[in-house]
Amino acid sequence: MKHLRFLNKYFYKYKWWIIPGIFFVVISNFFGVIPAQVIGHAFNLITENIQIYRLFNGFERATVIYDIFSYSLFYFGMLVLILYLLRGLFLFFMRQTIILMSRHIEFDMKNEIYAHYQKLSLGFYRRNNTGDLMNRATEDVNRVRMYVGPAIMYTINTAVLFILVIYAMFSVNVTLALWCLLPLPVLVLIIYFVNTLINQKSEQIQEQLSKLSSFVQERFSGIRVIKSYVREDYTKEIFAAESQGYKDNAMGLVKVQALFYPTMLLLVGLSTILTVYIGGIQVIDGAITPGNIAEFIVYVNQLTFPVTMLGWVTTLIQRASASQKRINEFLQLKPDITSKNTESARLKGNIKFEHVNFTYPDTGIQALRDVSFEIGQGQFIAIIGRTGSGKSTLANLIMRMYDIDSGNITVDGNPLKGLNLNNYRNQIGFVPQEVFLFSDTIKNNIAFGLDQVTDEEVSTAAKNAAVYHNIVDFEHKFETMLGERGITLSGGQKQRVSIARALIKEPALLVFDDCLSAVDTRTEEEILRNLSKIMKDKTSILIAHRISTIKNADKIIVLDQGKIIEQGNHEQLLQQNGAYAEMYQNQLLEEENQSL
Ligand SMILES: Nc1ncnc2c1ncn2[C@@H]1O[C@H](COP(=O)(O)OP(=O)(O)OP(=O)(O)O)[C@@H](O)[C@H]1O
Repeated sequence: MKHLRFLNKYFYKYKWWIIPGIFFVVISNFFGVIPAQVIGHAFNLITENIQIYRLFNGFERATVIYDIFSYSLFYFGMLVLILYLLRGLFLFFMRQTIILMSRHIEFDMKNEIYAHYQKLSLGFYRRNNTGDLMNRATEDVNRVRMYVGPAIMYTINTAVLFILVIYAMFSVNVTLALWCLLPLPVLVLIIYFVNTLINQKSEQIQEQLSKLSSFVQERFSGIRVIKSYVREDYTKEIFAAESQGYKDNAMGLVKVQALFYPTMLLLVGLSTILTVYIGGIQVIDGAITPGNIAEFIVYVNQLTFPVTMLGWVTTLIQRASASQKRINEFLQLKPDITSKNTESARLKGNIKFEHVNFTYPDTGIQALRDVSFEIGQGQFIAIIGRTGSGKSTLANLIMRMYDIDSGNITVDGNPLKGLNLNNYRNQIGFVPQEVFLFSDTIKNNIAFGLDQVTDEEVSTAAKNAAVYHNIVDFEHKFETMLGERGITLSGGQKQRVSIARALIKEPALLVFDDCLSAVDTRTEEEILRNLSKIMKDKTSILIAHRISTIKNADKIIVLDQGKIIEQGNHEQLLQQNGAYAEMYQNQLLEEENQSL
């Protein structure tokens, strides 16, 4: 329960929803209890008047008595109707305040969680899977909403109704009240136990369902592999086995529910029988009127629904508490990468690494060891090395996606850690190795980094990334939808769209992480020619595997197992006759073999 304390700030914020809400609950229950008394009076009226009517049976007076009798009955009927209408009206207001407040809280919470997630660093996203993150922002928030809305509303409602009904019962007749209420504690206990059982079963079903949907999602994403290996029947069997588990659990739940409702009705019936029996004795004794029995029957039935709700509400609160605990775990996480600086500075593009060591915090893999190099403003720098040598890690550190273990990284003479991070990243055009395009139009994907862009800017960026002709060949050109709702681009087209996304920002520093790997050599040359014009006097860092891509670089850094083993320009490195020269020779041989 202590986890739910987090929500108090929202209750305070929406106090002008919850206070009137409580008021409406009280009023609506008030109008819910009075009709029982009116029905009691009406009942007495019937019993008394029927006797009088029978006395005058056959006399002229009988019609007069009949008229008065029907008029009074009509009057009571109308009164009950009006009271129930008023109850309905206040129930409407109650929902309009409390349930509406819960929707406001849900909205605020989702926004708070989303905004917080975005602040957390890459390491956080590696440690937690996307499904879990999504669940906390959707399913868990939904469960908490059930607490701030329905659970609170029904708790207040039940409490108020109980007080009013029990007061009304005891003020009529203590003995009858006690007998009537006797089965209720048993009902509460049964409901509590059955609810816990239903809850456990529902959780199991929920788990099974999410397993089933992850299975389906994964298999449909990999449908190409399934088809090419002709594994449809095999996959179908696994699906059927998973489905069977879900079906068994669901049937178990149906059984519990099927037993629950008759038991509940039995106990309510018992209460009614007790009311009639004990009430009858009290009437004979002259302690109460027959109308009181009718009144009590209405009370008993009025209490049934809130009592049933009590079990449900307990479950809601337990679930909300568990969900809020999960939400709090993430909300209390502090972002690893923070920057307090708010000054905006123009990025010149001087970058210096001094004895930098870096270990990935979650895996403990030391990706960079004692790395030192310097990039001058306006230089074209290339990073090359075998797979896993630490090239992408270097790019990530320049972007300050992670902080280093030891050493120094300075940008334009200032420590990277002290810079205004948003301002710094805003001036960099970064193209990651794993291209990611959103399910949106090509235009919006290219314009992603900017708030406002013109069509001309988008076209120019596409031309510079050598993807313009591909785009205009599509039927909807720049308005073509990508991703699940649209077309699928080829690997090379995707890379070039993401290059256009970086170029449209007119960045002061460009970081390309092996993003020309799926582009043919001619297109690559075209992009590099464009880059040399656009990035004139600006720094560019290119990570590549092909030496042809980088041989014109001012400086080439060769990495191996997280260490810089060579650095210099193409000619200098060839002269050194080391790893770079060997790589060059191998690639030349490969090209010759291909041309044969
Ligand atoms: N996010 C990460 N968390 C933990 N370890 C990582 C992460 N990214 C990379 N590594 C590890 O760090 C080392 C360097 O990886 P990195 O991606 O920098 O190599 P790379 O030179 O870019 O390789 P490639 O050319 O294949 O892209 C590898 O051993 C890799 O397993």
